[in-house]
Amino acid sequence: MGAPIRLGNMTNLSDTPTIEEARERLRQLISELAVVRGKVTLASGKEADYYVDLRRITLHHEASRLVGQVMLDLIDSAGIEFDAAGGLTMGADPVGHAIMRTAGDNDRAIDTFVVRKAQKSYGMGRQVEGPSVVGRRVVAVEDTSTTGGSALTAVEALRNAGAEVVAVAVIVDRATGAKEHIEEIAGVPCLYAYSKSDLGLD
Ligand SMILES: O=P(O)(O)OC[C@H]1O[C@H](OP(=O)(O)OP(=O)(O)O)[C@H](O)[C@@H]1O
Ligand SMILES: O=C(O)c1cc(=O)[nH]c(=O)[nH]1
Repeated sequence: MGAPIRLGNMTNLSDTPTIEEARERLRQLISELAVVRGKVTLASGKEADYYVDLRRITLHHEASRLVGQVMLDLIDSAGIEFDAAGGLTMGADPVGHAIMRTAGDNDRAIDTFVVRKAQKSYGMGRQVEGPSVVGRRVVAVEDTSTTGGSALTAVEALRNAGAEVVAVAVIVDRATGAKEHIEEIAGVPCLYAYSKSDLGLD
């Protein structure tokens, strides 16, 4: 795997590409850096013949900025107004952070939060860490979803913490029924930026 190839005029990290350029560049980077073909066991215990290791994207110096731009546009384009975005640690953590950073660059006060896998048993005893989510409109984000179980754990924890969950948003949908399952159980839209076919995984 060589150094990522740069698109046309995107020569400086501080450049803000158009949303079309950002979407295409991020799609390329995911395909190039995150898609791993071969037998793998997933979080659900299921077997699959490919894995999308999105931590290689959300923690990447260039891709992280694109994640913020693409995910913020995804949520905005669906007409969803929100105050904070985050999800179940750790895949969701840099996604929420990227959205917060891009929003801030555009003078928008969007917070992030981290949903622990279990409530902390000491200190503040919280499962949702960060600025208070009580009474606030929040988006539960994920890097990817297979069964939707992780996203639903985040939704439940957020509701228990007093948040109004307005949507779930994931970077890559694996076309395994997660979107439908999340929408049925959580009762909110589940948006995704890239499908399996966008990444040539059909
Ligand atoms: O839709 P699901 O079946 O829940 O699977 C998707 C989840 O699996 C991965 O996280 P993982 O559980 O591997 O944990 P990590 O984020 O701590 O690495 C990924 O980041 C999602 O959170
Ligand atoms: O279902 C999972 O555990 C899973 C699938 C995938 O493609 N990527 C990932 O990080 N987790």
